[in-house]
Amino acid sequence: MEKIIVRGGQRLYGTVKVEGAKNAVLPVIAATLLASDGKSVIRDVPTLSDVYTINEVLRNLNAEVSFDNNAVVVDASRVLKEEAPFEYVRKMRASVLVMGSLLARNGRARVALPGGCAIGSRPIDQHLKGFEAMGAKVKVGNGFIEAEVDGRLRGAKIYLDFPSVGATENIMMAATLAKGTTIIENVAKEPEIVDLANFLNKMGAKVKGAGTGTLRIEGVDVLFGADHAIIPDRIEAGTFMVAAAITGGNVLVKGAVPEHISSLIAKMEEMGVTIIEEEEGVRVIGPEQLKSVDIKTMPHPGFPTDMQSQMMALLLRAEGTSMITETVFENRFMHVEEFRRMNADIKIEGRSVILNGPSNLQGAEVSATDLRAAAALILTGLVADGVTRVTELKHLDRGYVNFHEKLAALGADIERVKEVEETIVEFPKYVTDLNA
Ligand SMILES: CC(=O)N[C@H]1[C@@H](OP(=O)(O)OP(=O)(O)OC[C@H]2O[C@@H](n3ccc(=O)[nH]c3=O)[C@H](O)[C@@H]2O)O[C@H](CO)[C@@H](O)[C@@H]1O
Ligand SMILES: C=C(OP(=O)(O)O)C(=O)O
Repeated sequence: MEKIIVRGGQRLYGTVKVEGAKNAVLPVIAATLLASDGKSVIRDVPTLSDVYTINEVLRNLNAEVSFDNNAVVVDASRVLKEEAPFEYVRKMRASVLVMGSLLARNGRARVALPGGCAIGSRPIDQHLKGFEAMGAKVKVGNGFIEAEVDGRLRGAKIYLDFPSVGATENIMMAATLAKGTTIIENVAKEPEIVDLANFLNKMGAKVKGAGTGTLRIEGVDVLFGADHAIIPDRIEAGTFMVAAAITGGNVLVKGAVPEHISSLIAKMEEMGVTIIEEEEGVRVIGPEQLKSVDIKTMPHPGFPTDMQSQMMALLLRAEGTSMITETVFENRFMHVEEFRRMNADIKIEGRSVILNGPSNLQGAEVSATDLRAAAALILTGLVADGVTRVTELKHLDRGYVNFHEKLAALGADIERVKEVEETIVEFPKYVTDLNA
């Protein structure tokens, strides 16, 4: 089993560079399927397990995909297959993002139902509602969702009940090749939505309004491969900002875009952290004593749910009582029990968590319950007394490239090891007698 071992107590200093954003690259790679002519070149792609998974999904659909030197090249000009099997969707829910492109290109898509996961039930009803409004017939059965349209999808007016990131992306991709104009209201405004729209427009699509609450997409007849560099990962940036703040260090997070993380910057400043916008990124200087604050996760530009567990780690070290309310996912507090194993004074009350700080954190063996929890537990290990061992690193590898190496370069005492399982063999009594 692989573990990350952290010995707490080191302040972090130096510069760390953020990778391209996982949550931008996955929909962009799914969108390359829309190009029936020419290759797409996607640059600044992080070497994450999720990227390898989406590449496999595309290969399985008959696209030609290569991934070298942080560039993914996709040729989707061949006739595509239409099924994304469960083995991929189980590994990574974002596999459902190929549905909009396939439906638009092929008039048919069959994608395994994603099921729930550690952070909530995560239905995709809003994605399907959009496809149906554009004329698709959607059927769910035998663990699959099948969507089919007679001829071409048609432009439609769609209102999302919640500004879902995935639904906005999937419907936007489908609408690019529809006949007529699609208007989607109450859409997500995340920077990753803007990045996807920019890529689609480079492919020849006509998408307007990305970053606002309403998208207007004029359908075109054909899309072409395009060249695109992915935006920096605001969640990876935020995670290193917390690493600097929690250790009372001084770190330049190179590539962090302040406008993408304004809610995080505001909350960290309220906690007494010094944040300086520099030409190359954002510098974070941790104070001697952090102050408590309340946080509520919300769709962008509200506080991102993907930074909730890392901020929980930071608030464990703050003086006073803090409250974190999770409004985006109904079950994103699995890490609380793991923090308790590290002696955190923390309790769940409905959709909120109450923290009394500063907790006297102690190293322990803890298990990553999801991707951001993995990072948060490692951050906590940086300031805990003694040794913290974090397991279930498959979650971490979905979203962070060389996380422990980047922290070590900033001065953390951290290593990643492969430990051989210790098996306790009980010998029968006569064997012990023979050895006596
Ligand atoms: C690959 C990717 O980009 N993942 C991000 C994306 O996930 P994802 O796109 O899955 O997140 P959504 O914005 O769709 O989900 C937000 C909430 O809406 C609900 N919902 C969503 C769709 C739907 O059809 N019906 C429905 O009820 C979900 O269960 C959840 O409670 O946005 C989340 C919210 O910022 C982030 O935490 C994820 O990191
Ligand atoms: C929840 C996340 O990702 P996904 O939607 O891919 O599970 C995340 O990036 O924190």
